[in-house]
Formats: sequence, C-alpha cells, structure tokens
Amino acid sequence: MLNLAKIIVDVPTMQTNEPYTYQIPDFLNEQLEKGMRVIVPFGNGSRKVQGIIWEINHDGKFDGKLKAIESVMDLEPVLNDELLLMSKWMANKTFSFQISCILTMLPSVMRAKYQKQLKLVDDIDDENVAKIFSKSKIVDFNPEEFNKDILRKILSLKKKNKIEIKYNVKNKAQSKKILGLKPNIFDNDIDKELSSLRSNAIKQKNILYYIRDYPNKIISQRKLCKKYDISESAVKTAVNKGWFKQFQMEAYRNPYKQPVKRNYPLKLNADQSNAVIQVGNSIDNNNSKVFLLEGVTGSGKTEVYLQAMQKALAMGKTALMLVPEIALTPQMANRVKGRFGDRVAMLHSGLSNGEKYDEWRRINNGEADVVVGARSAVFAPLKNIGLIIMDEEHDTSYKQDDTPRYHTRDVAKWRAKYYKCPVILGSATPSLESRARATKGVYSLIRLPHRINNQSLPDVKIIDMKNELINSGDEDFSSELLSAIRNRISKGEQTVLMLNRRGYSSFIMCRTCGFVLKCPNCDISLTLHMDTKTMKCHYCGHEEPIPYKCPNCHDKKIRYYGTGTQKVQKKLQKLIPNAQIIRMDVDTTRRKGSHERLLQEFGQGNADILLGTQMIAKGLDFPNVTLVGVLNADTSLDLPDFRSSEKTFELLTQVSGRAGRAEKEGLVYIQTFNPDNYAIQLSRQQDYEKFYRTEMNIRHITNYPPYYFTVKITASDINESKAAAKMFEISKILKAKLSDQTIMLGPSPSSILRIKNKYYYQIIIKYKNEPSLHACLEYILQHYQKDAQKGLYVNIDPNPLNFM
Ligand SMILES: Nc1ncnc2c1ncn2[C@@H]1O[C@H](COP(=O)(O)OP(=O)(O)OP(=O)(O)O)[C@@H](O)[C@H]1O
Ligand SMILES: [Zn+2]
Ligand SMILES: [Zn+2]
Repeated sequence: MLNLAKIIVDVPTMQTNEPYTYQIPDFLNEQLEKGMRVIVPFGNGSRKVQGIIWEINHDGKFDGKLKAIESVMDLEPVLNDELLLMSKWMANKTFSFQISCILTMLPSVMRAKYQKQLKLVDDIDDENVAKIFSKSKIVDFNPEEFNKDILRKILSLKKKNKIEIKYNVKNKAQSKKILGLKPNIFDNDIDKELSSLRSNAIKQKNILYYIRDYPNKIISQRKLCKKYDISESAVKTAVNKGWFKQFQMEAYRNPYKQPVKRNYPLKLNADQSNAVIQVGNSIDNNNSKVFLLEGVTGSGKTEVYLQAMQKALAMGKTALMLVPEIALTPQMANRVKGRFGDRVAMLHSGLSNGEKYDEWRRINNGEADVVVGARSAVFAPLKNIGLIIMDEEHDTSYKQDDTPRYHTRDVAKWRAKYYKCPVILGSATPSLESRARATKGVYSLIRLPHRINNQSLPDVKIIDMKNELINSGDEDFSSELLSAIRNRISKGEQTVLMLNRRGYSSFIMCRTCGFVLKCPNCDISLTLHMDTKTMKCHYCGHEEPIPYKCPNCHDKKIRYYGTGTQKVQKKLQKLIPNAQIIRMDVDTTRRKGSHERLLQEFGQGNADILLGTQMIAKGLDFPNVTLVGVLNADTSLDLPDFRSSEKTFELLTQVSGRAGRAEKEGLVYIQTFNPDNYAIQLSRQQDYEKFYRTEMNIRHITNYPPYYFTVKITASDINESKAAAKMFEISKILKAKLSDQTIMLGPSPSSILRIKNKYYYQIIIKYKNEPSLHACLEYILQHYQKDAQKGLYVNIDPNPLNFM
C-alpha cells in the first residue's frame, strides 16, 4: 500500500492532459489535499515544477520507480472540486491543456515563477567563476547577466559536475503584513501605571486610556496612530513597557479609496418586476435556465440585476456579476458596492496583482459573497452560486484571445448547471448567437422595450460627410454637429463625442512616395503616440522615434494620417475656444484611477464635452448629457470581418443610448461616409429586432454563424514555408474526415501575415453537424505538440471572434 497523488504538472513544452503519479512522502501525508499546489521533480535532471493535486489515493499500488512530492505550497486547497472538474471540461472544450486552464483560473501571483540557481559542488580553479560563489554556495542564476565567455565556462563546469543548475519554484503569492497591536495590560495594572506617570506624560496616558476602553481589541499600529493621534515613538515606548504585544498581522489591501454612498432598491416598473420574478422563480426552483434580458439603453437592466442578486443572497446563496472590462466603470462599481457593501469583491485590471490576490482570498474564505468583475472573474472561487449575470453579453472582450480560448458565456453556463442556478445575459444589442438561441427556445427571452419613465429614445440624425467635405472641407466636424455642441454649452448641458478608433488610425505616410512606417517585426503600421513622442507597434511593443524625413525618399512631406483623439481635441478647442473638454483614450487613462477621476469630473459638470474612443460608449449614465456625436461611424464597417455590421450597429446603438437618459430629451448625430449602409440606417431607428432579422438573412445566405459553427486553426513559425506546409498537411487530414456539407476556407495566410517575426497561416472550418470533428481536432492538437519545441505552433480556436 502506497500513498499516491495524481498531479497535473506545469511543463510548458511537453503538455499532456494525463496527470502524473507521485509518491506522497510521510511528512506530507496528513497535510495534502486535492486542489493544493505542490512542487515536484520532473524529468531526469534536477528540474522542479509546480503542479496541482488532482487525486489522492491512500492505498495505491504502483509498479516501478516513483518520484516523491517535494513540498507543498498551500495550507488549504486553492481549487475546489467544482473548479477542478471545470478545468477538465474547459481543456476539452477549448482544445487546450488542463494545466493552462488551471493557471488561468488562479490569480496571477499564484502562477509559479521559476528561478534558476547555480550550486557549487566541487572546487573550481577559474577565478571569474569562483567569484560568483564568493558569498554563498547557491546563487540565483539569470543567464542574461553574464557574458558569453563566463556562460560557456559555467556550462563546461556543469558538464564536469562541478556546478549544478537547479530550478526552483518561487511562490509569488504573498499576503501583506502590517504591524498589529494587542493590549497586554489589564484592570488594576493600568491604574497603577497611570498613577506612576508624570502629569505631563499626556501621550502615554492617552494610550492607557485607550487600552482601558478597548481591553481586548486588536488594532493595526497605523490605525491606532492615525485615529487617536498617537505618535509612533509613543507606541514604541508602550510596547517596551509591555502594554502592547506587537505582532505581524495579515492585512487585505484596500482598493477602494473613496467611501461608497449607500443606495437602496428602487420601486420597479412592470417590465422590470416581471423580469425579477421570472429569474427569482428560477433561483427558488434550482433550475439552471438562461435568460436573455433584451432591454433598450436606459431601460433599467442594472436595477433588475441588483434585485435578482438580492433574491439569491436572501436564500443564503452567492452571486456573480460579469461586466466587460471597459464597462466596469466606477458608476457600475458604486451601484453594486453601495447596495451590498463589504460583502462585494471586485476583480478588474485596475487592481494591482496583490490587490487581486486579496480579493480572491476574501472570496475563497467566504468573506465576500458577491463578485463583480471582468472576464476572468468568471472563475471566482464562489461556492453555492445562486445567480450569474453577464452584462453587455455581446461584448467581444468576453472571449479570451489567447489559449485557453474560452468564452466567458460558456464557462458561466457550465457553472450555472453545476450549481443549478439561472444565468442572465443582458444587453440592448444581444449577440446574434444568443438572440437566435432565444428564438429557438434554448434561452428564455425577457424584454424591456421602454426606457425608465417612458422617456423616448434619442432622435438620431445621420450626416453625410461626403457632402460636408465638399462644402466646408472639414472631415471631422460637420457644421450641424458644431452648432448643436455650441447650443448645449450655452444651455449648460453636456455632450459626449466618440471617435471610433482602431489601433492603426494614426499612422504616418509620406505624401511624396506613399511610404508608411511599419513595424520591423510585424506586418502592421506603427501607431503615433504624441505623449511619449514615439511610434509604437501595438502587437509586439516595438518603439522608435517619430521620423522627420521620409526614410525612403528623404522628403520632408511626411505627415500624420488618421484621426487621433489628441488631434481632434486640439481642433475642437480651436473651433469652440470656450469649451471645457475632457479627453478619454488609452493615453489619458493609463495611470491607475485616472479613468475614474475623468468620469467623476465629467459627472460633476466640470466639463462640457467628453471626447473619447469606444471606451465611452457603454454603461455611462449621466443625466445632463443631451447630445451624442459619433465623429466617424465608418471605421468599424471597413473591417474584413463578417461581424462588422453587427459591431457597427451595436456600437452606434450603445453610444446613442448615452443621450437623454433623464428628463431632458436626447439628440444624436452620426457622421459617416456611408449613409446608406443598412447597419447605419437601422441604428438610426435603434430597432434591434429589425436589425436582427435583416442580419440573420444575410448570415443565412452567406453561410455564417449562427447558421454555422466555426473553428479556426492556425500554424505559426519563423519560417513562412514551414507554417504554410504544416497548414496544408492539416488540411489533408481534415479533408479526409469532414463531410461534404462542411465548408473549409484556406489554407491561406492570416490577414496580418507576420506578428513578432512569426508567419501565420490558417484554415477556417464552417460546419453544421460534424460529430467526428472534435476527436479529429484533439488528434491534431496532440499530434503537433512535438513541433512546439521546435517553435512551430498549431492553435485551435473554437468559435473564433475574428477570422482575420
Ligand atoms: N424602477 C426605477 N425607477 C426609477 N429609476 C430607475 C428605475 N430603474 C432604473 N432607474 C434609473 O434609470 C437609469 C437607467 O438605468 P440603467 O443604467 O440600469 O439602464 P440600463 O438598461 O443598464 O442601460 P444601458 O444598457 O444603457 O447601460 C439609472 O439612472 C437608474 O438609476
Ligand atoms: Zn517618401
Ligand atoms: Zn510589432
């Protein structure tokens, strides 16, 4: 009989979904549990890797030699049964490896960091190498810190067994420790000390009074000093006299800087209350229904979420609310925090890794039972979930663009099944896939067709910029929009302006020879960043100075193309000198808290105009905004993507919805060079149902989702012909297996052929019913693993969000 553990190990280059069996050493036998992280030896060197315990068997048998677990990294499991089970499902569903799913579920600080170390095992002659070990026989080894000569010597000494290279796993997950104080003097002794103090020892007396008032209270030193105006030196004296015991206490980092105002449930209108009742019934009956809440902008979806969550909490269950990163505005956060208080945990990219880890632990310990967060919050270690909400369910940020390529919606539905609870998918513009499922009855459709208080949707006007360009020569601001802005300023009302911007919108081009400055590593033009005065690649991070002469023909007529937000802001300021403008884009929101601050300023009325990129389109609820302008509606239409109309319609509808949400009526101007395009015309009517029918017809004729399922397979390599050859090989395997109804596009070069010096080739498969496809793709995934070690990667993306 042996104590054995099956462990899923973190070995990047030789992945497998089969766990490895290890022996549990006696000293760990009591302590180990399923779901804990451990460190185990791997391979035949002295390599150590992180792993997670998948199964424990106390009366196991094993023939042959077994390695033993070296140490354990956790005191309690970090993954419960549910999440372990989910990792297995997810690996299968997304064609990835279980270990990468597990690592995705955990806060980043819990992912292992491997530190190489050098250990001196024998005397060495070389002085330069010996110097490395002058302080200790084991030192951290970062190869990039040594020159080639020394590196060569180290390797040759390793061959002679005079030096060992070890791999150690570092635990980055550290809780924050602060100084805590515990009273250590009681009753009569306090009085004795008081009477022995000089009459002017006021600080010392104050400390004793405090201890008399709170004899059993543990307090952090910082708080004591701040709250009772006591100096640190006075505390030091008190500790020396034995009045306090000083110790290290664990602190949660507090990411909420400002106090949140409490808010209370609103009286629901009939549509809202119908929605809450339906969802509530599903919570009561433990059924895992999926509701599609289709509510026009400003229809009060958030209040429905809050009151449905309240129901789940009242039954002693927990609630999970997912929002797109960009929509996790302070407004949304305050609404939830203000309703449910300290039981809310927030997970979003604005937190430091340490803060995220703390929030994660609060959830794992059961101290927070409401979680609000972006994509990865879908893995929050809540137990006993009673409701899952996905706000703006159509948002593309819900799909992860890198392995594991999961869609948050699928994970949410899996968890809801596990806990037998409902899911609400909410949106003013649901994804076509979800809306089609509601038509089929797979989801239950609930509609909120009216705005709160029956306020009408804003009036939308479309401006043909072709005419405008001829008449006024301005391609950014039409005269109608300008006069509407001036009019709002004179009335003290506010305007939101959106610049529909894509990554490369401000590139530079030579007007003489047409030269465009491109990234040396990727097939993409560099983007101009005025704040750092550099040209940057958004794919690989390459950066270089802005050229003043054309690198090709040396002419000085090189100029900036496309509309950057900065440029537009300058121009607008010139056109309307008295306007107070707040600009919101990647550049102005990079610093922590700046997003929050800008919105707050706008909300307080400190500016007339909020000018920004797509990040201002969603979720904002400012009653004084009566005018919305979309400066360039066309950029998202130009995408070589079958979803470009859907994206355009959705964006225009969402941004229009920011206008006229309270008593005053709203007006929207959409500037476009394609005024007749159906997505633009239909967004003028803000009629989602009509858009849905029109777009479904087009998808039907062109054989696209939701009528077809899709899979994208890519191969990438530094050598272009290798990537292409691999894709042709794969296409042969597929052709042999797939039925004739299935459509295969490619192999073809991806639309950005080269990224980070690697070439990409792809195949897209469109299918309706292909039972053997999954197994075939699994085979491809496993079979081409060995190529990854040589730098050729094969990736499978189920239901890709873009085909480019
Ligand atoms: N029952 C109600 N009575 C009064 N006011 C309400 C009610 N429900 C919601 N509101 C208010 O109406 C406004 C719009 O609601 P909310 O922001 O929830 O809409 P939404 O449907 O989420 O909109 P969007 O999709 O545009 O973000 C908010 O200011 C909210 O406080
Ligand atoms: Zn030139
Ligand atoms: Zn690049």
